Amino acid sequence: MIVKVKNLVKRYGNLLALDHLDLEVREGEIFGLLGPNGSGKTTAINCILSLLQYDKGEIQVFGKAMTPESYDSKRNIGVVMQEVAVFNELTVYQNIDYFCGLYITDKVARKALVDEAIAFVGLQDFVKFYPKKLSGGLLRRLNIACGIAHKPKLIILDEPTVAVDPQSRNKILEGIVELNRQGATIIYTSHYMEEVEQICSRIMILDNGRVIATGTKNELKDLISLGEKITVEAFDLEDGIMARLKKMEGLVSSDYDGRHLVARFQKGNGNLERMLEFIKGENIGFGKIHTEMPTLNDVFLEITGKQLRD
Ligand SMILES: Nc1ncnc2c1ncn2[C@@H]1O[C@H](COP(=O)(O)OP(=O)(O)OP(=O)(O)O)[C@@H](O)[C@H]1O
Repeated sequence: MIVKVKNLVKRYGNLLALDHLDLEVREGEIFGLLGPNGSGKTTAINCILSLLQYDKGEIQVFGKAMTPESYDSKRNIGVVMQEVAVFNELTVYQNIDYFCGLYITDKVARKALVDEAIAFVGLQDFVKFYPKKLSGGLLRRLNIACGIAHKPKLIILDEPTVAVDPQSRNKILEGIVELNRQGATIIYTSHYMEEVEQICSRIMILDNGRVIATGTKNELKDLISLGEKITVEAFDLEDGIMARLKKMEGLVSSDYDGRHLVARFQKGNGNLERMLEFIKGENIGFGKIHTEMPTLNDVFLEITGKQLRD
């Protein structure tokens, strides 16, 4: 086990930020910590890194108790924090070289690693730029390069794509998958469920400092009773159709905006067949039809009664 957290309790005054959190990260996985703002993701990361004192619980990293003095373990951890933390007085190259130099003293080896990190985040054209001249997305990429250049075994990224343009976001997500392919274990926190679905092998959903559910995205979706959503493009449906649709077996809800008929079903077989039969029986002229499986937002909604999205 790369990280093991047992019964972690963290309070800020009267606020219970982590409520008996249990968490295990296995070697080689991209572990997603998903939760709305304020759910305790950053607090959990800071406790794991021993940056924050906690009230109760045990934390092990690489099989050893994690303390502020666990320098051997810390050497093998790369951290990319939510707030960009680079030196404005140093260029892109110098920043990455500085952070890498905290771990790698051999100059030749370090140069190779710094060059690799620059190529990895796609900052080759910006090596002589100062951070103030970089866009938000490029700055984030620099922040990531600084955290990973020394090739740590465990990489922790806390919301690395917040306020990032789509191009940089894709570059960052692809980069994380590649780092994992090269052997790093990743902990990735986000409140963007699509990102977590896209890259994480296992996901823990947090809310108010408590674990709501843990599993692969399919295991999480299996926890809820909701099945697929079927959208049918159909214009000017005649009155009465929606009322008859509501009687369909397995239907949870239905909507029509004059152009799209959206029907949500309970988990189970035969929903699409029944829908197609209904369309045929009602003689509905239709354009596109598509089905979507439940999202992690649906999982969050069904378990907590509220939306995961902001
Ligand atoms: N230093 C602090 N003092 C007091 N309360 C804090 C402190 N840091 C965090 N909190 C509170 O603890 C709770 C968890 O915050 P945390 O930052 O860990 O959540 P998060 O899931 O990382 O959210 P975000 O994505 O907004 O950072 C929140 O209610 C937050 O307001």
